[in-house]
Amino acid sequence: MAGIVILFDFDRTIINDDSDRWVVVEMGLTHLFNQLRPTLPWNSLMDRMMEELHSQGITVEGIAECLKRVPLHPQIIAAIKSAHALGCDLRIISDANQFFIEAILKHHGLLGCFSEIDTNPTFVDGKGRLRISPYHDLASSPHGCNLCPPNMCKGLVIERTRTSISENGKKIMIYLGDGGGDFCPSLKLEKADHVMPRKNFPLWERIRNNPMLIKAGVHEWSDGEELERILLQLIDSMSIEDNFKTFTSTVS
Ligand SMILES: Cc1ncc(C[n+]2csc(CCOP(=O)(O)O)c2C)c(N)n1
Ligand SMILES: [Mg+2]
Repeated sequence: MAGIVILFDFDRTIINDDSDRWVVVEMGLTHLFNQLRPTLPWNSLMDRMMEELHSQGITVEGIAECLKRVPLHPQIIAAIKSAHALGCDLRIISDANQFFIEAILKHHGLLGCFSEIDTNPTFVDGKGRLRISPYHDLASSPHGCNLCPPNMCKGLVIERTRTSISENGKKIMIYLGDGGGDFCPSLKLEKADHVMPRKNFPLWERIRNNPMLIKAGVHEWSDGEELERILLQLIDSMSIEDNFKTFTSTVS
């Protein structure tokens, strides 16, 4: 299905955990994290946590090993592989970070299924320390959206994605997410698009309280089984519609 673009949030959508939290807890940094939380913006705080791990002699490979232990629901793996095999364009828009996301996806053989990952960028410096920066430069280009955290407006990412993908014809978007940061991009979806909010999570609550603001079709899901079933049904119904259009345009 060349015309379908599927945009996944990462934490509590693709994985059932929060990747930042996972590393902080597993690496025994909870106390330091809580102590510094009121003093630093989120990305700086995570960058500081990586400095702490580096000073303890923990390498980036050690951090990757920790991330490999994050469980991934088998039906979510299946859903991603099926959607990719059906020719959909899969992307991630996440307020986690590039290194954590790539380490987890690589471990499960899923990284190649995604054409793009928009998230907070990372690099390994000359000393072998993992550095994490905000997606939007807070000082030089504030995004000005009051729905989103300062480091990332996912709505802006959706708008950019829409512009770049529409060059080769009309595309339909399916957006899957759970968090408050997924509300702004949901507002940017159009009538032909679909949003899949995770039931009883903040995005679902916000949509339920403001249904008139959402133009896209809304389809809730709770767990990996439901995500797979609903997503594949949506893709299936769109390909039937697409075949019908091709059929009617050929016979008319
Ligand atoms: C004020 C403030 N509080 C917390 C955060 C961090 N944060 C928010 S949601 C989330 C999960 C990200 O993954 P996903 O988008 O994949 O669900 C994270 C790490 C922030 N940037 N600003
Ligand atoms: Mg999330």
